[in-house]
Amino acid sequence: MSEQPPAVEFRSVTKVFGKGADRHVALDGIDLRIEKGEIFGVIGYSGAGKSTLVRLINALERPTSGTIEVGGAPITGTSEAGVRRLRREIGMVFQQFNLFRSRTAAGNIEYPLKVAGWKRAERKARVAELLEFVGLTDKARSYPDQLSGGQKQRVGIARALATSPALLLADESTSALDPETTAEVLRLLKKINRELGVTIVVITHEMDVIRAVADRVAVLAEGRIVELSSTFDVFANPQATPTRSFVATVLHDRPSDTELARLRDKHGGRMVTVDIDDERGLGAALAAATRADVRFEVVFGGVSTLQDKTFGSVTLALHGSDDAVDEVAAALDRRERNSGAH
Ligand SMILES: Nc1ncnc2c1ncn2[C@@H]1O[C@H](COP(=O)(O)OP(=O)(O)OP(=O)(O)O)[C@@H](O)[C@H]1O
Repeated sequence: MSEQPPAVEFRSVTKVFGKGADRHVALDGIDLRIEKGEIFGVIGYSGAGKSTLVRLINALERPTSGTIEVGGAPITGTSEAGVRRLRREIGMVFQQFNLFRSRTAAGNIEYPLKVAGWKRAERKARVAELLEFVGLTDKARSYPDQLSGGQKQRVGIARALATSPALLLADESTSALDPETTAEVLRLLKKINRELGVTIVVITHEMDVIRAVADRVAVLAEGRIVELSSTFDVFANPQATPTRSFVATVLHDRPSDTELARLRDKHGGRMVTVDIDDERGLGAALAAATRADVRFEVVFGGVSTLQDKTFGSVTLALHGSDDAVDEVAAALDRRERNSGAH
């Protein structure tokens, strides 16, 4: 049996804008494989190259060097007709919805079907099905100005799905929405992935969005992928500096340097931060501390669950003789890759 081609594959892709003094490398040597059926997150700060990456996938931009394949077919060097075929396989969801204000919800969803040459009766049936899928049957005749932000985005998503694309690109699709509406739209993206088998690429600068939907995530910084891993690993064990900053915006289980100084003043003793996970028992290490006559206070911490697994960390103040504290701190340190004595 031949291996399934990935949904998207980038090989050594570089994108340079401008020339001479205006030359700017927006993407620099990107190797990326997004599998069919996954929700893949791309996170980065403003200017990291996220939109450029999306525009390369749907051939709105061409790479300066390297190759890109979508669904196993090369898109670099394809004809205009080839690009049009490719775009039919890709749905786009935008931050600002991009709906026609002069068309109803149903009219907006119908538009790509008209462009694709569908017959009227088939269009009507498909629009009804899509409205039901996104929970907006009762808003079919409403105009965008009569809809809330979340409803507008659901129309945008239904429109993107109209011609049954295999791949959906969601570029900052929730950035204009409040947290509750964001959660609702993200639930819809998950439903599309699970029920329709659509591969979804979610572009965002918000780690909460990644946490809520992504199976895997690539962290983009200054045009390079600095980390690529399962969402759980990125949260539980972030490696690159930008990844750590993103994770810190969502998880507050580790004290900042200022908090640590305050805790040290307040509690005294030796501060140690230890990771918690399902496999390794913190309890055993602490029982050993008690046996060594080292007293501990839990002074900071937090535990989270993600993809049904538990992770987090606690910061302890250890009190006892220097030798015993050294030994316990070292034992705690050995337990975990990430723990640190401060
Ligand atoms: N058409 C263009 N011409 C020149 N420079 C560009 C062009 N498009 C993007 N860039 C530059 O490439 C870099 C990456 O831009 P890109 O829009 O991909 O980043 P981003 O991560 O999507 O940022 P944001 O979240 O602000 O949209 C930026 O420095 C940007 O100024």
